[in-house]
Order: sequence, then structure tokens, then C-alpha cells
Amino acid sequence: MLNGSNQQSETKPESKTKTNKPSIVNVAVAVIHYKDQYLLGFRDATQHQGNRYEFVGGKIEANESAAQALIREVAEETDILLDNNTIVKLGRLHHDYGDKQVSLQVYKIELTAEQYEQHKHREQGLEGQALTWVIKSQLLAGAYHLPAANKTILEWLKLPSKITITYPLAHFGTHTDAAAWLQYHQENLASESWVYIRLKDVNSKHLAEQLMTARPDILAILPNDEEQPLNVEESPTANETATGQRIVAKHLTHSTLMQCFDEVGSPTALTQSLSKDHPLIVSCHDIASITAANQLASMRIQQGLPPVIGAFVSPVFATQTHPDDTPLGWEAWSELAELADMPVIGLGGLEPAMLNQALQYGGISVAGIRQFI
Ligand SMILES: Nc1nc2c([nH]c(=O)n2[C@H]2C[C@H](O)[C@@H](COP(=O)(O)OP(=O)(O)OP(=O)(O)O)O2)c(=O)[nH]1
Repeated sequence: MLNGSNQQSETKPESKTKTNKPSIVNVAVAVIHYKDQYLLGFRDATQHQGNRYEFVGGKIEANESAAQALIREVAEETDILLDNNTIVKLGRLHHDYGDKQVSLQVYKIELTAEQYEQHKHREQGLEGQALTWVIKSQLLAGAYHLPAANKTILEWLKLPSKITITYPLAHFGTHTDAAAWLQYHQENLASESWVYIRLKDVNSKHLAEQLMTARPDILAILPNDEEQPLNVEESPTANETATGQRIVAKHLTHSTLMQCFDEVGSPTALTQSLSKDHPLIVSCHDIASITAANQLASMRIQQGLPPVIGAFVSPVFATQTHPDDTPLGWEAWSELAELADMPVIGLGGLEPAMLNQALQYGGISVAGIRQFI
């Protein structure tokens, strides 16, 4: 979390490269919102990527951190002072526009009710640009024409603040009891929630589909392994197609993620086989896995594939499902979260009410099993 602060950035100012390739412009981007209202500016026709909507932001100057640039740009462009707001890192991404390369450092800031009341009627920024408050669902549905790099930001913004993970089958008896598992989740999952249907048992591959059919309101994160619970690629039925559209991401375990690159950092065959139809959510426990997640995220953006939209960083605290893992605690968790180029989800011994702590420590949402169902 940054609190109107002086976080040092490793970002270097814009510089010319020796090869005459366009230099990389480092930009701080502020996704400012109040509840479901999001603030967009409009880029002047004369600017790079002109005649498009944008999030407020601008170039990071020499000797300025990303956070300092963010606070300065927001004040210069909108007159909104972010002194006491929680500024949460969403992610970092690089985009090549051909005529210009940008590296965007993206932060999410929720205004207070008072700040929103003060600014919501302002239709013009301090630099003369149009300002508009838009509804999140329309923004995410693509109703506003934004620069191409923002496609990934919109995917990040889809992540909810709370993700539920299903119980292991074994939780329902010494002999795994699929019917009890199904009934419990069918009855208890919160409506319209994002649910990571974590079924490791090959024999239970139809269970995810049954749960999604029984609960047409939920959105599912499914494992990205060979033994897909759903096989919607081969002549899907109408029901399978409808169900398939409710898969919001495929999940990579820590160990799968670590097999994505070899010892010299080249992508392995596994990386090529990952879902090309769905965004990914990965699990990380340490610096090495976050480095792999960043590499995978950057590769997928370059290849135009659905991005890595989140990283479960765990365990924050001890859990009953992984009793032998050493918990990170919020401080160490926060250091890992800061390194990730995608939104970070807190996992391990958390409850939904800990969202505020996760935000303070640099995460965007919280996940879990027993406290979340
Ligand atoms: N502000 C902003 N810039 C974006 C977004 N998405 C995106 O690709 N960009 C690109 C467009 C530009 O190439 C670059 C931002 O540079 P800029 O020209 O606005 O920076 P600045 O405000 O310092 O502008 P200036 O002083 O040069 O006029 O980042 C976005 O959502 N917001």
C-alpha cells in the first residue's frame, strides 16, 4: 500500500536507446473510482493515442517515483488530492504501439464519498480535457474506446474483492463423498460469486460442471490441467457452451507455474499448452514463483493471449488445509505482493473482513475456503 507516500521506484526516466528504437515511456496510471463509478479522461486528438478515453495519469519524470508521479498527475489533471487515500498497485505492463513503447504502472484508488461529491460534476479537467464518470459494468464491457494497452487493465479490474475456494472432497467424509460436496456447495455459495472449483481428483471431473449447472449465477476458476472437468472444445452442447462462458480464469498451481520456464528462463512446452481462451490466475509462495508469474504475464501480453489477471500469494496465515506451510504474515506477504506485475489476492487463514488489511498491504482481494462459504 502507498499512502500518498514516497515509495522509491526503480523506474528510469525516458531515455533514448542506442539502436534508435523508440525509447520506453514510463507512465503512472490512476484507476480512480468511487464504488462502481470510474473516472475517465479523454485524450486530445493531438496527443499520442488521441481521441480515446484514458485513465488519469502521465509520464513519470526523472527522479520521481511512480507513486509521486501518480499523485502529481492526478492533482495536475483533476485537482483531486490523494494525500489520505489508499493507493493499491494493480499491475505493471509493457505495450509496444509501434511508434511508441510504454510501460504502465497502474494503481487503483478509491475516493472518499466527500471527494466524489466534490468532483463528480466536473466535466473538464485542469488541462482542459473532458472528464467523465462511467459505470464499471459498461467500462468492462468495452463501451469506451481506450488505448490498446488498457485491455489488460480492464481484465484486471474484473477481479472481485472476494474469491471463494471449494472444500476438498475429503472434507465430506473419510470416503470422498461427491454428492455431499455438491449439495453443500450448491446450497452455500454466495450468489454471483467467483468460485475456484479446486477438484484435484480425476474421478470428480464432472462435479465442477454439475455445480456450475446447479448454480448458474456463479463464475468459475478451474484448474488448468489436462484432466479438465469441462471439455467444451469438442462439440459442446448448448449447456456446456453456456457453462464454458462462465469460466473466468484457469488456475496454475505454484508447481505448474514453476515448470513454465526452464533453468535459463526459456518457456517450456507446458507454457505453450496453457489455455489460450481464458485468462490465468497463478499461485505464488515466494520470489521465484512471482518472477515466473511476471515472465508469463509479460509473454501472454506480447502474444495477445488472455492475460494473467491475478496471483494468489499465500499463505498469509496458517491454514487447516496446509498445516505444514510456514505462514508469511502480512509484512512478508506485502513484500512479495509489491513484486508482482498483476493484482494480488491474499490467501491462507483469511476471512472476508480482512480485505481492508489486504488493501493496506498491497493486495486487491482476499480468498479462502471456510470463512468464505
Ligand atoms: N494517461 C494515460 N496514458 C495511457 C493510458 N493507456 C496508455 O496506453 N497510455 C499511454 C498513452 C501515452 O503514450 C502515455 C501517456 O503519456 P502522456 O503523453 O499522457 O503523458 P503526459 O501526461 O506526461 O503528457 P504530456 O506532458 O507529454 O502531454 O501512456 C491511460 O489509461 N492513461
